[in-house]
Amino acid sequence: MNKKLLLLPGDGIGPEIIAEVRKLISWINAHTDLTIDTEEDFFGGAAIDAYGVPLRDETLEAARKSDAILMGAVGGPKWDNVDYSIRPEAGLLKIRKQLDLFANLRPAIVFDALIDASSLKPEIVKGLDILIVRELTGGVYFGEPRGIEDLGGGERRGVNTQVYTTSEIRRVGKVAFEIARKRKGKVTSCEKANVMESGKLWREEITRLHAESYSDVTLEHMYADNAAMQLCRRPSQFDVIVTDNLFGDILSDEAAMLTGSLGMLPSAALGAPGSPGLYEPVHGSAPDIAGQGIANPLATILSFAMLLKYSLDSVALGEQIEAAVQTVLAEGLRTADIMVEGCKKVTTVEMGDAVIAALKA
Ligand SMILES: NC(=O)c1ccc[n+]([C@@H]2O[C@H](COP(=O)([O-])OP(=O)(O)OC[C@H]3O[C@@H](n4cnc5c(N)ncnc54)[C@H](O)[C@@H]3O)[C@@H](O)[C@H]2O)c1
Ligand SMILES: CC(C)[C@H](C(=O)O)[C@@H](O)C(=O)O
Ligand SMILES: [Mg+2]
Repeated sequence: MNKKLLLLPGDGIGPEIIAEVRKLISWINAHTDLTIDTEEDFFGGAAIDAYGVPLRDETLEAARKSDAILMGAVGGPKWDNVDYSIRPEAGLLKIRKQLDLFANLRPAIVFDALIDASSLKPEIVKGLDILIVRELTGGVYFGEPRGIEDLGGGERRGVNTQVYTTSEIRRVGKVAFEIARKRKGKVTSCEKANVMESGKLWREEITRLHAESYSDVTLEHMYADNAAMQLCRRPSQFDVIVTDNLFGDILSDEAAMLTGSLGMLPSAALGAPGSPGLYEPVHGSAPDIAGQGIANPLATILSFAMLLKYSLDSVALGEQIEAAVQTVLAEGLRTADIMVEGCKKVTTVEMGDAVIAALKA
């Protein structure tokens, strides 16, 4: 079976962590029936430097022709002062929007071996397995009007608009309910219906969808600020969380820390069936550690495992990689971000090599 994968390493630690996945691809091509043909391009700040824009039309076209896309991360101080419309992050928002990747799955799983790396007490996070379903192509990230207006006399006004429609809410709600059916059967829908009309609509539409088609799933509504608190207080009360673009961004970074490190959290951005999925670690380009060879590649490796499962029809292979990650953690190998006493500190490359070795074993 031949599949096409577009690699977009991006900026900062992006190229370092994608290099570890390239090794896995070579292993797969040499040892399994699956052949992954890769194409690669600049993206984000690297594309601004090379082409003057964060995402070229040619890259978008290559993405459309692929079975899946794997991204490292974009952004960094070098491009912090360019116009919003051509910032590295604008390239990421554009590819999500253009491919209509409206459902962002961000699982937060606490591996037993990493329980001491979490900033919460072991008894609170042990066995934790939650999934945040973040709406990814609407809300305040894309609402109009937006911009910075000059009001004169030294006064300016920054404007962003939170907008959601019935169909945008329902399609991501469906994804959350369908997944919950295959998990523990519970969906917590988070918004701020107490202060925002878009939140009120969100709650009403999710409630209606639930009553129409998913009454076998338990539905709970929770204000997003309370959800942020409950994630630290008693995260095990959650199964699937469905929420908007901005709250999902924030809650998923928070959930990452339950697992020990942002360097552990993978994600999948999915659209209509048959369209290519975009897979990326939840973390950013980590400019503070870029170029030092110490970044944790596991979020990216786990994103690649999701990619195999959801976009390349290779569930068993994806699970094999997830098992290999568990093995290296159980062996006590740790990059700096998840290092605890008594474990062996390894570099990005050593961690990638260990995952390959665990696959071979
Ligand atoms: N999907 C993306 O491409 C994405 C996501 C978030 C942020 N960003 C961008 O990245 C840049 C930096 O943002 P930030 O500093 O707020 O967030 P960040 O996620 O890059 O870093 C936050 C902290 O986590 C650490 N960290 C992140 N990933 C790690 C890994 N794999 N291993 C070890 N430590 C890791 C960093 O060293 C840093 O201390 C910004 O330009 C931002 O816009 C991009
Ligand atoms: C880089 C940025 C545009 C992005 C977001 O806000 O969606 C990031 O924080 C993420 O979580 O993927
Ligand atoms: Mg984020």
